[in-house]
Amino acid sequence: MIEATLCFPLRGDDDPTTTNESDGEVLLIEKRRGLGEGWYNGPGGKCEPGETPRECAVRETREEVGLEVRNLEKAGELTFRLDGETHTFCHVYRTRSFTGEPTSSEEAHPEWVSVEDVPYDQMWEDDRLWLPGVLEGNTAVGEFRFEGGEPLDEADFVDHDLEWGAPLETDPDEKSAT
Ligand SMILES: Nc1[nH]c(=O)nc2c1ncn2[C@H]1C[C@H](O)[C@@H](COP(=O)(O)OP(=O)(O)OP(=O)(O)O)O1
Repeated sequence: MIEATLCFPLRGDDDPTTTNESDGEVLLIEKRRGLGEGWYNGPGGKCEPGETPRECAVRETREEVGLEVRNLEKAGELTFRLDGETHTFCHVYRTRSFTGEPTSSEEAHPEWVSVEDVPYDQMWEDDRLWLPGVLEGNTAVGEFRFEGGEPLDEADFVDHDLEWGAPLETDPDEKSAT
């Protein structure tokens, strides 16, 4: 089982509860290699041994797009199952605190996109189910089931369970107020 992270930096429209048309933006990456290559997603990746998920999200965001993110808010816990077995457990974060300018790396090409205009047709099929709520400030706990064998990004998405609003624990090992 892989433990992984996704991080969604947000800017503009500080009040996600407003019903007015939003001018908020989210930083997505076009993934250049690895799982989900060619699709859009948040920066993120696999946790390294001894690393907390938050530390992983901060590191992956730095490595992939050169942004230094802080004050990550836990926004989701997603289980991706392949042929009946847990393939990846993914911790999802969002943040409005960061420094630096997003820059392309070998792994990712970053792009600010309007939260109203997220390219769900060029993303993992499950993203359209949980990402809109996460970008609105809600928390998502879900299980997404795929079938058809490895690799996960070529398997068929078959069904899911999704719960909203669950309180998500903060990282007990958190040291550096990231
Ligand atoms: N169904 C799914 N929906 C989604 O939105 N993201 C998914 C997903 N399944 C996996 N991911 C994400 C989580 C994590 O950020 C990433 C893991 O992909 P990889 O294993 O290719 O990691 P990386 O390309 O970052 O590799 P490393 O740099 O070696 O960690 O894919």
